[in-house]
Amino acid sequence: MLAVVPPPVTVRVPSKINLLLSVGDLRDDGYHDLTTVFHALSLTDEVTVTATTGEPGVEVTGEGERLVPTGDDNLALRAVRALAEHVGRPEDADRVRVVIRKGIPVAGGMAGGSADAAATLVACSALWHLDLHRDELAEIAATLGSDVPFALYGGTALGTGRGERLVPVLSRHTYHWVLAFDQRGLSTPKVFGELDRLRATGDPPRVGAPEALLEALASGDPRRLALLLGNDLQAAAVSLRPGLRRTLRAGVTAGALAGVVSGSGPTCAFLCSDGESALRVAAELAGAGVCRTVRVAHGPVPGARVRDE
Ligand SMILES: C[C@@](CO)(OP(=O)(O)O)[C@H](O)COP(=O)(O)OP(=O)(O)OC[C@H]1O[C@@H](n2ccc(N)nc2=O)[C@H](O)[C@@H]1O
Ligand SMILES: Nc1ncnc2c1ncn2[C@@H]1O[C@H](COP(=O)(O)OP(=O)(O)O)[C@@H](O)[C@H]1O
Repeated sequence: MLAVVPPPVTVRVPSKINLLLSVGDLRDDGYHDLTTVFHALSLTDEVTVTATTGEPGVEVTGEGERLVPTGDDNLALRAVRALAEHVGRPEDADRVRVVIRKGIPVAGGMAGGSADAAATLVACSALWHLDLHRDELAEIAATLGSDVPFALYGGTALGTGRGERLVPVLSRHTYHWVLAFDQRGLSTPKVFGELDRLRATGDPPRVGAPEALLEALASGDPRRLALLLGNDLQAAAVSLRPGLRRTLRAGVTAGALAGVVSGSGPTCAFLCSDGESALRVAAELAGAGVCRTVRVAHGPVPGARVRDE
């Protein structure tokens, strides 16, 4: 009798920006305590997992494909292994082929690698008929990276701890964004390290508590929200990549309500008053010569979901 081969599973997963990112002091374990408001955007990656008796491993196409490692350190492959071990079937990890179609810039501060890990957890869970609750997947996700749990849930959420402890935030309004990708990525640990250095030698500005921003989100008024976007890592990202100052200015000159560096950067996110304004800002920013690529996106959107074929 022929063995039944399960059909491939494709999962679409959002990128994130941090509407607010407050960074505490360096902890003994090398991490920083964060208070952050994550916001999932319609700029996505897609991950397909296939059961294989042939070559396991990962293949990457699309945005920044050559920058993504394809060995055991690929976050999607780490997710396959972590899930297989969690359910006591470690040998299954060697029978999966992963294909990643990237739309999220690599090392861009938009959690693309984390998104691929979250998507892979959801995809393998479906491929292996595991029927795990999303909260159980989130526990595995947190072992893979601080940003991975958020990519499972999406929406808008308040993150604390390393960023892995999440509480959903009600946000009914859809916000429109323009994203400016830089020529090269920035390393997350280097940017945190630069912030520690700046704090040891001076007093870079610190963003406040999230309450006012959460109220602005509840009001649904992008103009109110624009006044409250903030990121403690921005000074560090700009210190390592001074050209970002020009990019941030150019977005506002082009008509955005406000701009902020996303996470550890270097991607800059510009909030616009509506979808039409975002298209105008994107066109003007693309012509300003301050970044490699411009994209429009909206948020919030849901987390990693199996795509209906
Ligand atoms: C800065 C943020 C903001 O959302 O996003 P990105 O810019 O990476 O997208 C995240 O905290 C990144 O999360 P993630 O990319 O999953 O980081 P991890 O793999 O957990 O950690 C990578 C390294 O970043 C530093 N790190 C990360 C998280 C944290 N709360 N404190 C830290 O100091 C540590 O040096 C750690 O070794
Ligand atoms: N599937 C993946 N996609 C992107 N980057 C990955 C992946 N797996 C591992 N990485 C590594 O993770 C690093 C951080 O990538 P990414 O998550 O895109 O950025 P950020 O942490 O700035 O949001 C990359 O430089 C790359 O070496």
